[in-house]
Amino acid sequence: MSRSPKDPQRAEFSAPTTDSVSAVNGSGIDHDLNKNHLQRENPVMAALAGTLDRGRRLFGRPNAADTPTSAFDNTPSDSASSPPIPTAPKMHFTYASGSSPLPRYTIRRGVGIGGFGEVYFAVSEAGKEVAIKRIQRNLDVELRGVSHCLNLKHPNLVSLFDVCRDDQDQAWVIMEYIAGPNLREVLDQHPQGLPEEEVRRCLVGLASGIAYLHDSGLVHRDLKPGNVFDDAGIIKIGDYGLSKFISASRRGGHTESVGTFHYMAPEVGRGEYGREIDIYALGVILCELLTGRVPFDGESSHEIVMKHLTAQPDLEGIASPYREVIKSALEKDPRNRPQSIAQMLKPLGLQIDTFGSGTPATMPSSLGSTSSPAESKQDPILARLASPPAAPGASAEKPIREEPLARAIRGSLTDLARWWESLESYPGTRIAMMFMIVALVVINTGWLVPLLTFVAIFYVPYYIIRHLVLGIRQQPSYAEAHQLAVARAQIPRPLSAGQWRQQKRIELASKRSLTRMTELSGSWTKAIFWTAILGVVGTMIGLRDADLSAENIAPYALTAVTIGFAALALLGMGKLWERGEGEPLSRRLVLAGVGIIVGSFAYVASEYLLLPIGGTALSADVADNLPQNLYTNEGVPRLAAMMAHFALLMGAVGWWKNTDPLRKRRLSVWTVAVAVVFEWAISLALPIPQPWGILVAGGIAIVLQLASPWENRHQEMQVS
Ligand SMILES: Nc1ncnc2c1ncn2[C@@H]1O[C@H](COP(=O)(O)OP(=O)(O)OP(=O)(O)O)[C@@H](O)[C@H]1O
Repeated sequence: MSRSPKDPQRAEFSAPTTDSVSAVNGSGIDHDLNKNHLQRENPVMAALAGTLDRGRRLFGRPNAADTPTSAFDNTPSDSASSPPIPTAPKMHFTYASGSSPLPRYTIRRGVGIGGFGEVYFAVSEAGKEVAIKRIQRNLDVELRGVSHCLNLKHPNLVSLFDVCRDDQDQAWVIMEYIAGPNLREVLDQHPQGLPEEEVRRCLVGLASGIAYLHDSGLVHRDLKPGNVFDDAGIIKIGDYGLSKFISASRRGGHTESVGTFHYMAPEVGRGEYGREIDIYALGVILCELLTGRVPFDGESSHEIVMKHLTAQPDLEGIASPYREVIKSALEKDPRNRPQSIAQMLKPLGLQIDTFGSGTPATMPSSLGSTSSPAESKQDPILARLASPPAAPGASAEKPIREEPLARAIRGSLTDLARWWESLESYPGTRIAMMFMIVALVVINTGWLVPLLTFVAIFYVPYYIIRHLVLGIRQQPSYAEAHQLAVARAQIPRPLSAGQWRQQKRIELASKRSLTRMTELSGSWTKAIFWTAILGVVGTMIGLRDADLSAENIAPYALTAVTIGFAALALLGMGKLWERGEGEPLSRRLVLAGVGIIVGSFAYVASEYLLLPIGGTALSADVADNLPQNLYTNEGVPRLAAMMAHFALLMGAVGWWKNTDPLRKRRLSVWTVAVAVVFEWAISLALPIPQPWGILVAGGIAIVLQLASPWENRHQEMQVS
């Protein structure tokens, strides 16, 4: 096993002894003294110091008593027929070439010795080349749940074939043999780091594998370059899942830490093992890939741990946006880190594959956000529920992949945002650019608005149909639904607010399309009912001292019709989106398209009802300053102005939150107020008659909430 000599932790593992207490801190200082000192200063450090003790004992080589008599050096014995292996320091393995400690497998040679045990290159009776890993005798292997790991399938994960016991009841992991080097070896040969292209290649592979693990409810816990292989150009992550089923002495009560100190997140010392620890480790690895050095290094393990807990990483010389990505991944507080791998890599514009299909795809944001890592780590069953594995027999509820056009737009906007941020060093540039952009948009409204209308008219129906079709294709089978129900029953009660939301979201996602359509038609009926009620009440209040003539009623009718039309459209979109928390930017883009349609509808309806909209509402001085291509000389908004206004209103307000069955309250006054304030603010730039606009915005928010289904968490909790 090759480890960098500059690393005290690695040095310890490569030359393990059973009694070298002071070797852990590398400084010769008595370890217990150090631990007492740390305990006074920092309880977390003390916990980690205790971990060092246990880790040293656990990672130590088996005692002589454990070791069978035949031992051999790591010299390739039959290299003619076997894949090449990198040269490694001389190591003493328990089993010799040609021996068969495990029925049906013959050992060819030792590959390396790690914290869990020895790894051998072996062949099966039928000639299948595999790597077999002997789990050290002092580690209890919990075989329950192993099948979950064994059935994971992803091109960026080293395949696990089986876990067996030999006749001495010793556990062995049988896995895919990787002939290529691990990243530790690659990095040792590149002390200045790898070229950017290489870094990105490694990162995509790593991120895809980890995201898939997370989506399958697993946290790797031991990410480090030594566990990542380059298999003829394909990055493969190994050692995943081991920490999950090696129990008792290794991780009893979550008090033992796993992992290598350079890559270990600060909260590991507190026994926290959420996804964020993998995100942290990925940040460290990214830094090392780029620069050849880890962000927190030191003379001793204690120094490294202390830096993880307190120091800011030195990211000098790392270019943007890598610097920002690493910085956020290395936040001390896990809640401040990106909450998913996709979120972490977003600024880099990398595409990752989380489906195990081998086809790169953008990480679906819905999954990343449906399950809060903080909750997943408290409740592994819930984590699994949130992201069921794609393994055979397992529930295969997958998120709908992001629509390609929305993805392209989101990518371009991300690039634009990055460029925008890069302007900060030139004061005033942003303001000047802002004016230019606004001027360009206003000057070009003549052709921009028809173009956007054209796109919206085709895109919105396409988007809806695509979602419906993909949604139908992804209906869970009866067996999958049953499996979900059984797993759900195992979740301890009462659920926290987050857990409840997570569980409900899964139920919403697994709903059948017919149920969804039935619910939608119910919501539409209610929306029409509530719109009519609001219309009547509004008219009665507004016309309490006036004649109920058609001319007077017409503006109220127009308000109600616009509210009703917008509510129907938004309820439809909300139904499509209720299955996940969603990607706000793409939702806003789609809603802007809906807004164009609503604006056109309101304009056409006003013409049809012979009510020149705003003819009396916009004051003369406002009308004078309005662009001619958007407003008439009298200040009446033209079609383009109505489209643009409603596009902004729909895109700016998170309307899907009004229709989300998991919203906090059935009817939130705050949400209504937000819609009204946005309408008012938009009206400052692109006026429409007021209070007509405000009534429409507020009315839509009220009708949406009253018409959408609502899950009352508190009531449900009381019942259960
Ligand atoms: N599937 C595999 N194919 C080829 N080599 C492997 C495979 N798995 C592990 N190795 C090699 O075997 C050696 C020991 O690996 P192992 O995973 O046991 O230890 P480690 O990762 O170095 O430490 P730890 O177990 O503490 O994480 C390493 O050099 C590793 O590169």
